[in-house]
This record gives sequence, C-alpha cells and structure tokens, in this order.
Amino acid sequence: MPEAAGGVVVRRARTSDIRTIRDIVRPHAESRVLVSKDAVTYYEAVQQFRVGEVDGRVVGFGALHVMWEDLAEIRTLAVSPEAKGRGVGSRLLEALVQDARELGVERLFCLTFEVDFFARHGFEVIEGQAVEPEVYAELVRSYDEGVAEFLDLERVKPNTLGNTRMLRTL
Ligand SMILES: CC(=O)SCCNC(=O)CCNC(=O)[C@H](O)C(C)(C)COP(=O)(O)OP(=O)(O)OC[C@H]1O[C@@H](n2cnc3c(N)ncnc32)[C@H](O)[C@@H]1OP(=O)(O)O
Repeated sequence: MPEAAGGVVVRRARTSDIRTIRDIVRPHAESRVLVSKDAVTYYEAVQQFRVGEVDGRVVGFGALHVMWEDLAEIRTLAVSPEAKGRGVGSRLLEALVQDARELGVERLFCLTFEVDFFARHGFEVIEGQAVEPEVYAELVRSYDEGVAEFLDLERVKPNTLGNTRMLRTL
C-alpha cells in the first residue's frame, strides 16, 4: 500500500522504474558515490527496491538486501538533485527499515559517504567486522559484490575507499 505524506508517495518498485533508477544512479556511479551495476542486476533486485514519487514521477529509491538471519543492508539510496532536502530520502529509508522489521531483521548495515544523514536515522559508525567468524565464513561464499564490500574483502577495497561503515540496531 503506498504511503502519502508531504506530497511524497513511497511504493514498491516496478520493472518499469528501473530505467529511471539507472538514470539517477549514473552520475553517482561516475563520481563513485554509488557502485556501478549492470542493468540485469537491477531487474534481478527489483523486489528489494522502494521508490519515492512526487507528482507521479520517481525522484528517489532505495533497496534492502538481506544478508543473514538478523542482518540486512541498505543499498542504492538516492534522490534526484532537484528533489533533495524535502524528506524523500528519509521516507524511503524509514520504509526500508519497516520492510526489514517485517522480515525479522535486527541489524541494518550501510556503507556510505552520507554519514550525517544515516546518523540522523539511528545508524552508528562501526569499525571492523559486524558478524561473528562463523557467519563471516558463510557470507564469504556469496557471489554478491555488496556482501564482499560488507566483509571488506581486499579485492573490493578500491570500490569502498572513503566510505564509512555504519550499523543500526532495530
Ligand atoms: C547505503 C547507501 O545507499 S549509501 C548512498 C547514499 N546516497 C548517496 O550518497 C547519493 C547522494 N545523496 C542523496 O541522494 C541524498 O542526499 C540522500 C538519499 C542521502 C538523502 O535524500 P534527501 O531526500 O535529500 O533526504 P531528506 O530530505 O530526507 O533529508 C536531508 C535534509 O533535508 C531535511 N528535510 C527532511 N525533510 C524535509 C522536509 N519535509 N522539508 C525540508 N527539508 C527536509 C532534513 O532535515 C535534512 O536536512 P539536514 O541535512 O540539514 O539535516
């Protein structure tokens, strides 16, 4: 069910939103704020996404990627430049937090340059690993690049340079 407040409608993404999502991601990927991904990766992950609409136009989006029984990651949260600072990002993040709660997730990770924004939403900066060695050993089997970044694997460090690791307990 879409939620409307302050002119923003937050709803689940549809496949037809992926082109807009990629258009908004592109400049952020070029400046390395968001990781560049192939189109197929977005379509495969469409159920993870929520989008924010203003006047029927998608102006922002974010995704929730579950990694383990108690753990998920907020990914690809972005708002188009003209719609920033109007609460769209906050609405999207809180909708994803609600999705996480409904799934039974207890901890939310993010890797970001937007430290103040996430801190205002209850995320705290963490150092080192956020999982026990046994869970680490299982997660390392994933083919997902985001999980590799969460684990801070050597091969993905160039992608995460300058980002801050943050965690929110739900
Ligand atoms: C895990 C990841 O995905 S990391 C990647 C994070 N994304 C990026 O780095 C991409 C670039 N950044 C962005 O796209 C955006 O800046 C986001 C997604 C981080 C935030 O989106 P926004 O829609 O601008 O956020 P939102 O408007 O909710 O909050 C930002 C500011 O607006 C203010 N604000 C919130 N609601 C309103 C409102 N209704 N009216 C006016 N201002 C508002 C907030 O107080 C905040 O101000 P502050 O920074 O001075 O405290």
